[in-house]
Amino acid sequence: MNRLLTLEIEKAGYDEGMSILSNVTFNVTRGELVGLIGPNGAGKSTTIKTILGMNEHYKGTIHFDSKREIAYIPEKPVYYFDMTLWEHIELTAALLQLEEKSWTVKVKKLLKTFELEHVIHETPATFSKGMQQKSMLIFAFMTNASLYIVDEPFIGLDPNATKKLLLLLEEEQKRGAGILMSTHVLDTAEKICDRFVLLLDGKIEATGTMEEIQTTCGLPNSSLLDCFYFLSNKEPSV
Ligand SMILES: Nc1ncnc2c1ncn2[C@@H]1O[C@H](COP(=O)(O)OP(=O)(O)OP(=O)(O)O)[C@@H](O)[C@H]1O
Repeated sequence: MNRLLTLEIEKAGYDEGMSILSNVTFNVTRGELVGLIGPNGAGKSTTIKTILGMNEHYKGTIHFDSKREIAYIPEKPVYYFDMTLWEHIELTAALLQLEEKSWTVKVKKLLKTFELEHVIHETPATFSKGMQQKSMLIFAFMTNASLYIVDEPFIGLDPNATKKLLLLLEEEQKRGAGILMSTHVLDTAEKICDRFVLLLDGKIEATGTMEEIQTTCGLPNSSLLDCFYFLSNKEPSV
């Protein structure tokens, strides 16, 4: 079924108690964009960290497809302070042993898309927030990964860059890549995600397509924001 990620977290947390996530189970298949949403503190980042192997305190299974080509775009850009943008790009290519012919073409296109051609010999540490975010997008998308894990990608991007990112995500999906995206920008998520996983207090409160989420909430034709508001404010069932 072309599954790129199959996640079955029984429980996870930051110590032996593993009390943050409970029964978080979902998958991402080829060509699919899955939105991971939920209020502050719901467990989205914990889920992502656990998937990425950055959290050892979990019980359950995490399966990737055989290629294991994963690119992670963190919410906060991370750089080496004394390296230029171009040196970061070259380092990424070298570490991942990317084929030169294909990465150079893609990087050229990405630098043009995100209007960073004029600063390739400058260090990202001196860039604006949006330029830093765009650089992270370039490092990720130049890899032609089969699975992208993207943590809140829209913050800091101007409307042009946001639109370009949306087009890029679409292009990557058409290529067959799967995307797991955590975001609070629900009007955009509603438009672009194929499915949603809505976390609340470390558990999956609702999951499925927009229509399935609406059905779960008993709110046909409502927006994702309305469904989110309903689910996160309803009285807990006893
Ligand atoms: N390093 C940590 N050590 C201990 N507890 C943590 C740590 N990081 C997060 N938590 C706790 O785990 C819970 C889930 O946090 P997490 O960062 O996964 O939420 P989130 O859904 O990503 O929130 P946000 O939308 O605010 O980014 C919170 O109660 C938080 O306090």
